[in-house]
Amino acid sequence: MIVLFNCTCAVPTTMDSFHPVPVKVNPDLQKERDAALFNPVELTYLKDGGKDKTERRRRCELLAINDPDLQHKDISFMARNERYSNAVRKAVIIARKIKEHRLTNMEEKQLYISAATQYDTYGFGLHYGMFLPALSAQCDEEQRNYWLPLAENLKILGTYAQTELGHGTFIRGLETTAIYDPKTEEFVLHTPTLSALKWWPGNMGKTATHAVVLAQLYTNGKSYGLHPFIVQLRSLENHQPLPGITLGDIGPKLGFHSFDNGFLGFDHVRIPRRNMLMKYSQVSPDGFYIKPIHAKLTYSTMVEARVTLVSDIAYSLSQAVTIAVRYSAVRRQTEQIKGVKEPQILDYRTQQLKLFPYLAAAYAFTFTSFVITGRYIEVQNEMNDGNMESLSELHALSAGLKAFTSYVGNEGIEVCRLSCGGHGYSQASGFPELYTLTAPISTFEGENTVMLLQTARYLMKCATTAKRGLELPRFVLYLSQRQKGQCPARNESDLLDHGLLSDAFEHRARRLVIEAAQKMQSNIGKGNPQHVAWNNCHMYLLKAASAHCHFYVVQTFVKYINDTEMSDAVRDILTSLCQFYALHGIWQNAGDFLQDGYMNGNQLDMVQSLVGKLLDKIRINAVALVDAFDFRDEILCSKLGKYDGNVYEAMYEWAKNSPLNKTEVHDSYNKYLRPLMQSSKAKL
Ligand SMILES: CCCCCCCC/C=C\CCCCCCCCCCC/C=C/C(=O)SCCNC(=O)CCNC(=O)[C@H](O)C(C)(C)COP(=O)(O)OP(=O)(O)OC[C@H]1O[C@@H](n2cnc3c(N)ncnc32)[C@H](O)[C@@H]1OP(=O)(O)O
Ligand SMILES: Cc1cc2nc3c(=O)[nH]c(=O)nc-3n(C[C@H](O)[C@H](O)[C@H](O)COP(=O)(O)OP(=O)(O)OC[C@H]3O[C@@H](n4cnc5c(N)ncnc54)[C@H](O)[C@@H]3O)c2cc1C
Repeated sequence: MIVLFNCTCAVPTTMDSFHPVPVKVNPDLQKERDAALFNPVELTYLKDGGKDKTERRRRCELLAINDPDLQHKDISFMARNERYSNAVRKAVIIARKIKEHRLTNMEEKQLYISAATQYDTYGFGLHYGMFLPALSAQCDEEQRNYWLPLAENLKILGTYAQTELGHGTFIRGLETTAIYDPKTEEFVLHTPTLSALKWWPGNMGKTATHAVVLAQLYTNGKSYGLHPFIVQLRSLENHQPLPGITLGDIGPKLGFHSFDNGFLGFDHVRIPRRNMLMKYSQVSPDGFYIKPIHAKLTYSTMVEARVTLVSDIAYSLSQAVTIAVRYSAVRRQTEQIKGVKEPQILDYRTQQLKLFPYLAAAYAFTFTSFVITGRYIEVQNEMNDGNMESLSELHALSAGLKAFTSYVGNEGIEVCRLSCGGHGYSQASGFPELYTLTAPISTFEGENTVMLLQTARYLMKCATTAKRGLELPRFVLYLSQRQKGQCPARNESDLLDHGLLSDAFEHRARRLVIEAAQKMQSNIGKGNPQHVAWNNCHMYLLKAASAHCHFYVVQTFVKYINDTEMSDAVRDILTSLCQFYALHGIWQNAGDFLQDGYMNGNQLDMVQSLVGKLLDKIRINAVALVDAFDFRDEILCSKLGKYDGNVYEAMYEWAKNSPLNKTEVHDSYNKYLRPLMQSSKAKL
């Protein structure tokens, strides 16, 4: 092998470092680590919830990474069929190993799975991600006792079949019918039109044996709307689709290549009455319908999934910035002074401006995911006691945050890719897979615009409640407070105050929510029906919901720093990161803060100047900040983001494995090129 890059710096090891000690580490990266003003491992412990949790996570990851049964060639070099097969093979091994290693706790199982699948999709993703949660949430006790052991022990493999070819967002408009037949005590499932074919459900194309199917319930000639049913799709003997069921894979997509998203049609398929999931609503043997205590309980699986997606997007964005920051420390470009080494690209202000907002957002979203997960558990406990009061709040919060964080996350991953220049476009960078895995989060589990409009709908109601002087839930309490006049900042140091920054976002959110409510009122006042007024006001509503989420994230970041014990060094860097997140947000949305005179041009100048100054503070700590995410190379799957920074060697080694390099002369030479070139009359 040609040695294109060489250096001999040794990596200092500490008890806390878990990265295997490389023979050599890129000196630029080492210099960054030496210069950092805090110990990244302290931040790792904080993020994981304590040293013992970090150690447990690392143990789980190593169990998967070191397992010879879970090894395979790089998925970049696999065709789709091979990828699907490999994902299923690994899913089966993972299930066995989780038992062997006695990983009983859910968090450990998830850690193990994510290390074992690396950056590919998990072959039983829908089974564990939606099918089991749907069964858990929607089965009554007797049904749970029957179905859960089958699903948990993988005697059946499931998916969640809701979306249809013609309808995804508007689920009240789904066409699949489940008509109750009291004579046989069965439901008849049917796909009445082409547009009613179930379309998209993951693992349905080739893997699943069962599905939780969402269908319109009819009994005694009346329609009762969407309800969940468990339906067997394939034989448990030979995996053939059962009579009356049409199944298939929907074909290649932008990404998710190892996933068999599928289509499904029913031709008058009969299922027993008790296959309707009956925790909340029931149909009696004679066809009598009992309605649920809350109309939207059927949607609860989606709420849970949206909460989880906030953590997922924080995780993916953290991976993207890890790759881009490390690479930017190693990559040198464009001689500035003749004869002097080209600078690290991380030194360019423009590069910092690309990466640091997303580095800050990755931390902000991580802390936000802790809070929303905690709130989800609280509300779930209330609901288990029959109290549905907070369901609307949870829906508004999870829908909005899923949309807000995934917009920023997807954009951030793409900016990180661009910041790595040409190499960012190579599969070796890890970006193509990371991007295409994360991109659909803006679409699935509720398309982002639609989700923000759901949050806006809730905020409009809260604005009316506030106007009437009635009580509001904690997370929207600010809507009942009076606007605070102008931003009081007189100098730059005032603008670094966390309270002042949070107040600025609060002011903006309140103003935009109230403004949207007023626009709605005046639209309705002009005689427009509600839906027309709503459409006319979309741009105000979207902005209001987004500003509300932005405020929520800033406030959460501030509160996390205030309420959490940490060393001075870590507090100092998180404080800078939080200031940067907020100030950069103001700078990017300057119009909103100027529009009503809350801030003036002079204050905006100071904001911009501080954004520049904070770049320096983050610059010194940037590599340590991404090291603190603590991604092993085997999990990051990026030649650009390697812990040792030996990027060029890794890329060269990787490229040599390309299937096109198997032979020196490709078949196509003899087939096509040679005849073309030798037929030419011209002689050399
Ligand atoms: C041995 C091994 C062991 C291993 C163990 C392993 C454990 C591992 C665990 C996990 C591994 C996981 C790996 C996962 C890998 C996953 C890979 C990829 C997954 C991708 C999956 C994607 C799935 C999907 O996309 S499923 C389909 C999702 N579809 C949607 O989200 C549709 C969006 N549309 C809607 O939600 C609705 O239609 C709507 C909200 C837009 C409108 O609804 P509508 O009924 O029309 O309501 P509307 O009239 O607007 O409003 C009426 C009132 O209802 C309120 N409301 C609406 N929704 C809700 C709700 N959800 N909850 C509460 N309230 C709601 C609304 O606000 C209105 O209220 P108001 O008071 O009347 O104003
Ligand atoms: C990778 C992937 C995996 C998936 N997995 C599953 C699965 O396992 N199970 C499952 O059931 N489904 C699954 N889905 C489907 C997914 O849930 C839907 O695609 C999603 O809910 C969006 O719905 P849609 O496709 O109907 O989008 P549309 O609603 O058609 O959106 C198209 C455009 O219309 C706009 N729009 C729609 N309605 C409104 C409105 N009311 N107001 C303003 N604008 C509007 C949207 O903002 C968007 O710009 C998956 C999708 C993908 C991409």
